[in-house]
Amino acid sequence: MIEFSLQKKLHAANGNMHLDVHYKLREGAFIGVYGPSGSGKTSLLRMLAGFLTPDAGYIKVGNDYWFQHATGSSMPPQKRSIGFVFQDYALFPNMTVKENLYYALDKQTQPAIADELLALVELEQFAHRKIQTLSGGQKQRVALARALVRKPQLLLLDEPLSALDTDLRERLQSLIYSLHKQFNLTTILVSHDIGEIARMADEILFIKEGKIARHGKTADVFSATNTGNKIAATVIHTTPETLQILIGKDIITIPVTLAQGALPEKGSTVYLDFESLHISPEK
Ligand SMILES: Nc1ncnc2c1ncn2[C@@H]1O[C@H](COP(=O)(O)OP(=O)(O)OP(=O)(O)O)[C@@H](O)[C@H]1O
Repeated sequence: MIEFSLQKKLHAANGNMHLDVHYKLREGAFIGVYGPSGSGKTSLLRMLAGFLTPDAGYIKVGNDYWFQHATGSSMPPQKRSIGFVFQDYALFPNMTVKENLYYALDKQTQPAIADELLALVELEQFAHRKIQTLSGGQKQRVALARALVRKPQLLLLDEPLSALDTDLRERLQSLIYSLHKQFNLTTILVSHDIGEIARMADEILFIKEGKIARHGKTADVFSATNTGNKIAATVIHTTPETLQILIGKDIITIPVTLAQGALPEKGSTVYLDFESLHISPEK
């Protein structure tokens, strides 16, 4: 069980914002963190990792406290059992792929894990290539492998795929999900992409102005109660021609011409009215 209660005064664009979140996650959970820009998602991950000191609260992992304000104790980031991947890779560009992984090893870990991970992310043939010669997707696979060399308990992912194109994103989502299962990780993923979160997370934290506004299963967080002939859905993505919506865990793309009225915003709830729905068999 990982439990945290974290408070921190942050300096937002329009004045101070008090971040205050309390949550318990079971081991093996995949949590998706979603919320508007500036709501405190990255700050939350940085506090869990030990890069940002909370003003008050605690982080309890099993029986250990990684942070406890009351006793003044704070474990340094390198002692916390975490792996993290951020959008900008944070790899050493002049080192090779293998050197980046070896750098992250600690004394207790056998170097063989680095080779095993390179095989899992299908980068064995790139082991001796310099990071700067790799594509974005390849860099992110190195970052993932590096995050896992110490076999962390907690994997923190902050928008790891947002710089990649849709096709690559979907492939890396599958890779992340299978590594999460295989390594028995507890994973927290921050993403602006509701579809990405719906595909991978079992639980969602919806953060607004530093507080948990909603949490729970995907369908509960993203869809309000369905009433009568109406089914609630969440808008994931809009293009001039299509509207992508999420109903429960299903993502549906519909032509804009079928949606009446002004195009709803991404993240907003819409209702599909089935009162006049007529289903006819194909002729
Ligand atoms: N070390 C800090 N001290 C004080 N305020 C901070 C600190 N780091 C970030 N902030 C402020 O806290 C607010 C929340 O930032 P944060 O990066 O956590 O939001 P976010 O939800 O991850 O946003 P985005 O989705 O745009 O990445 C911002 O207004 C930011 O300027």
